[in-house]
Amino acid sequence: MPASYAYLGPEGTFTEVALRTLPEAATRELIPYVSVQSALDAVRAGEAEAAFVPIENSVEGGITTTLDELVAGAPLMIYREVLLSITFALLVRPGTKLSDIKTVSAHPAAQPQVRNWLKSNLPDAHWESAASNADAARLVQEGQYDAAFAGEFAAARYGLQALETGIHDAENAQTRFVLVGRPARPAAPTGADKTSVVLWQRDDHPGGLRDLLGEFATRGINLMLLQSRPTGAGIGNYCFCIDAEGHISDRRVSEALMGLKRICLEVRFLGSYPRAGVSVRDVSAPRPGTSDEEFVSAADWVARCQDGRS
Ligand SMILES: O=C(O)C(=O)Cc1ccccc1
Repeated sequence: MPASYAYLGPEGTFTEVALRTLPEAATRELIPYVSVQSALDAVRAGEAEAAFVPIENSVEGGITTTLDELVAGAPLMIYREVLLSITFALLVRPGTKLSDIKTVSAHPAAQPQVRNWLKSNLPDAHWESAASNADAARLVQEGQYDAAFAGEFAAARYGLQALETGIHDAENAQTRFVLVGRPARPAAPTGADKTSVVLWQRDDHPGGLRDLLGEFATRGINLMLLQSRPTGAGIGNYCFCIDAEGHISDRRVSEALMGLKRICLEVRFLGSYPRAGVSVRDVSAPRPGTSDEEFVSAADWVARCQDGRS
């Protein structure tokens, strides 16, 4: 197994900064890839042990290229997540003034975080999407665009200067990144975990989504992400990406997954992994009737009834 992690590059992305906060990254070779797809394909092909990619931001929601890659193709699993607070710098070639800027570039997920700033400061600038914010900086260095929204730290790497820093339409904007590998046994529960799944409904019927969500609700499981993605099979055809609180080894979570497996056309397990920035102290106790002990004693009671020992 190659001891390398692929990540959304090139060098100088927020993704790289977030990846370097993981202790295990220090012992791996970190290899930049030009896109989320190519980083994940490197894992599927066995060229990299895992890939680190953005998956969600607090302003715009899910990063759809990442979700779509996890939903389709050879199965992958999430092993870790990292949250990073993001503000942008406007990077330009040295000497460029605000009035010189006709084209600006960044990753599409950056646009909703800088839209108001652009409207107030560069209302006539033309937006060009790039494969990542650092790639936009690289393209500014090459002269293809006039300015890039990227991390201030990317300026030195691409010989650029920050004309403005601290750009963020929304206070406390955070981006969530995940470390994705080939399917294997999930890490042991920490007590502050999250479980990700993708669900495909068996048939379209009134209350179909409520039925899926009911499997979590009746077991006292809180949801942290619900994003529908088109299946590609026609208008109105969606699958649901869900993050739920807890670990697959928690009885309430495994029972909910069994319930979903029975009623869904397909369930893809995307992993159980520690929640970033949350410690066991911050996690509320299971709702009454949903602890492991209560599930075990209820199962024992049924077994006794079946044996005539109730
Ligand atoms: O990591 C980067 O620099 C990216 O291009 C992905 C991204 C996009 C928007 C906010 C944070 C990360």
